[in-house]
Amino acid sequence: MTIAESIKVFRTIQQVRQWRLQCLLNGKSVGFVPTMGALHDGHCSLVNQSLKDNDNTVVSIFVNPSQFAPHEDLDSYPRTIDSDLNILANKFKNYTKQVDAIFIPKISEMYPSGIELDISKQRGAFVTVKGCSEQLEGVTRPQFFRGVATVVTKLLNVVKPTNIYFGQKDAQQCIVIKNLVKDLLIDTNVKIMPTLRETNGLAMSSRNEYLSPQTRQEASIIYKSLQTGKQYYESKNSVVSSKDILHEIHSILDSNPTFKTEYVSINHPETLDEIENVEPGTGALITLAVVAPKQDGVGRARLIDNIILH
Ligand SMILES: Nc1ncnc2c1ncn2[C@@H]1O[C@H](COP(=O)(O)OP(=O)(O)OP(=O)(O)O)[C@@H](O)[C@H]1O
Ligand SMILES: CC(C)(CO)[C@@H](O)C(=O)[O-]
Ligand code: BAL
Repeated sequence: MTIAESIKVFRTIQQVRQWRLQCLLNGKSVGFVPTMGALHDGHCSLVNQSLKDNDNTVVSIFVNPSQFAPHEDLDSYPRTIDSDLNILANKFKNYTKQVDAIFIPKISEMYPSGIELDISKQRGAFVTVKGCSEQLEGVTRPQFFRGVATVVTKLLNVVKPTNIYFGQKDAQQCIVIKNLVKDLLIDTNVKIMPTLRETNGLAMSSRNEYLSPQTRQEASIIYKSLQTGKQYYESKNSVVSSKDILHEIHSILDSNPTFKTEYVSINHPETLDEIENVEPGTGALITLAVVAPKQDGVGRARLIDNIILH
């Protein structure tokens, strides 16, 4: 299927491999943006950067089952494939380069031996690297980074991109992928792009679609709380205790009972170890996860965000 004259839609690994080989034979670089679809401007900023950096760009859309625990939102995760294809075909129409290919594999294509979602029963080829399970999101979602590392390894084996693009919004995912590429000696460059935000500061996310307009507006407190923590740290211009920064953050975050904090954590920016004090020069990564009621009244939406201290 072809959605625009120049954009190819691939469903099979073989199609992607043939296209990739042709790029190689033509001496063209390839940029790759892996996504789970429900595309928004955050995704488009990654695509935009790939178009600038590379001769060719491929985007994948695949809701990867192995990164969802059985109680998570795999079934309800937004799937908006027609609008995604439209965005990729039209958004970059007047740019000097366009998206060349979109890869939309079926689950059986990515998991030819089948897939068991219950982590305790999983056997076979799953990838774990440093950062997958020891800290933060890895503790709250033990299945998550193992699933991410596995599917990204598979995608890298298929696409073999010159450059691969991820968003800082998923800060720990970025660190896991960097460790993966380094430790498994994968020949690609990992590029991390800044978090795009809605006008009220809320980090753009496919899961924002779960929220009512009012909750989405009130969710501005998430980033506001992180900014408050950062401002407090910067105002001291010296070593600051994490406890004091957390106090500032919670004073904002806990002010609206609609949002329940799962965690706020201050960690070393590379090792992700929890730190008691933040030192200028080393800095820190502050990450948080909150849950808020979904618009449909059934279940809760989980939102994450982060800010870097220098
Ligand atoms: N606001 C954003 N700014 C920049 N990059 C983003 C943003 N949101 C997502 N991305 C990046 O886009 C890529 C694909 O992410 P994904 O398809 O899971 O979207 P998402 O909005 O993060 O969804 P979710 O709601 O599941 O967190 C990831 O590298 C992710 O970090
Ligand atoms: C990297 C990724 C596409 C793997 O499924 C996903 O975790 C995401 O969209 O952030
Ligand atoms: N961007 C992260 C995808 C997930 O939460 O599953």
